[in-house]
Amino acid sequence: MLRCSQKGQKCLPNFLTKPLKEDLAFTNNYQQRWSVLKKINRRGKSPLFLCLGGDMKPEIIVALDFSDFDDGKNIVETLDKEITFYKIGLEAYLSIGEKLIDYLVSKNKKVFLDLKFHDIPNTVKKAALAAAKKGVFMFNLHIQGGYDMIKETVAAVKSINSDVLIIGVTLLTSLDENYLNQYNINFNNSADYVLHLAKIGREAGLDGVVSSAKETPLIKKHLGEEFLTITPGIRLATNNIDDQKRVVTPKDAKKMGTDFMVIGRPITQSQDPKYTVKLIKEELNG
Ligand SMILES: O=c1ccn([C@@H]2O[C@H](COP(=O)(O)O)[C@@H](O)[C@H]2O)c(=O)[nH]1
Repeated sequence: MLRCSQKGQKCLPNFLTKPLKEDLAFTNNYQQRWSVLKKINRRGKSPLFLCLGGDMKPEIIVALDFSDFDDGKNIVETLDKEITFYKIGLEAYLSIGEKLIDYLVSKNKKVFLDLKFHDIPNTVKKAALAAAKKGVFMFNLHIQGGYDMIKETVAAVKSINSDVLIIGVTLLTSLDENYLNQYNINFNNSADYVLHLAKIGREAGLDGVVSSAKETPLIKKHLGEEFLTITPGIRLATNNIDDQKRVVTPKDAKKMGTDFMVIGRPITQSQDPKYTVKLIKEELNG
């Protein structure tokens, strides 16, 4: 049973021992929170692995899709205390590399390394081991890379760092049913295909999946609250959807119960990124 959740208060399972409660209540260090919650989970007790606090979900991860270090740094400085989580994807990693990760870690920010590994098991395992040593809190791979690829990677990485979260990409949010038809993938709709991939990912030991927030309720229903959903394709009603197809507003993503919203251009390309984050937070709290 959970003692949830007046707005602004943390929600804590009431079976927690006092020291664990104190750890959870008084730390804003997410890595520590995960460590504590994982301990509970290992004892098979946690019904809500990521119930970090009713006031905290969903967290915003800002996608730093830049090729220039200073552009990324400016956003991080502008958003300062507003944002803890940042995503480094292919563009930033290949153009800027370690420098941006090191900068974020030095600022106590949490880094999601979004390189979407997809290769044979041995190659992905080795790449993932390298990723897990970079101080990132989360990285990802494509579930379509296969069960063995995922399972071997999870086993290798968790044996050196059990805290790093390993997440599987399901169907990219830039795709929809047209892709399933074009590639002759025999599912009626995106949600069923996403759930199918998520089930394979969970079975192979992943901590969660990347999907659209549209699929979050289905994933949580079948795979449990503790299985994380990381959801890009977030757009305010006034935003251009760009190349995204399965889009959801921040307000709806919260309603769907998503854990993390990944937001790039609506924040980083806006006239006033700090004001846009304020608008998103107002929408979440409204
Ligand atoms: O299915 C996916 C997986 C990853 N992404 C990444 O998220 C951001 C979204 O950026 P926006 O500017 O908010 O569209 C981007 O870095 C993608 O590589 C995704 O969109 N969909």
